[in-house]
Amino acid sequence: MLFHVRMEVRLPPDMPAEQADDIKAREKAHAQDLQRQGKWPHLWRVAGRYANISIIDVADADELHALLSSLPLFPYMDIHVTPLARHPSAI
Ligand SMILES: O=C(O)C[C@H]1C=CC(=O)O1
Repeated sequence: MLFHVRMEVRLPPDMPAEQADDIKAREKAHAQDLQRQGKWPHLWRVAGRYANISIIDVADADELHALLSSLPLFPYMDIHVTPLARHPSAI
């Protein structure tokens, strides 16, 4: 099942740079692992924002929640999810 997910990152302005760099490095490694597994087939930066638009390919909403909440940046992201169904005109 495909989900359209928008994630906006809001790190606390007073978070020490070393801690922020560590979270971002762990996030990158985890996101790339999920991409290699085929669970995160699209990851796009929203131009001009610390945000992304993603397509996540998982079995259901429970797996989506588990995936999103496993991200190191999860506590610092506003996340909006749109479940996708097949369009009847799509070829
Ligand atoms: O940078 C972001 O948009 C947040 C997050 C999503 C993937 C990743 O590596 O970081």
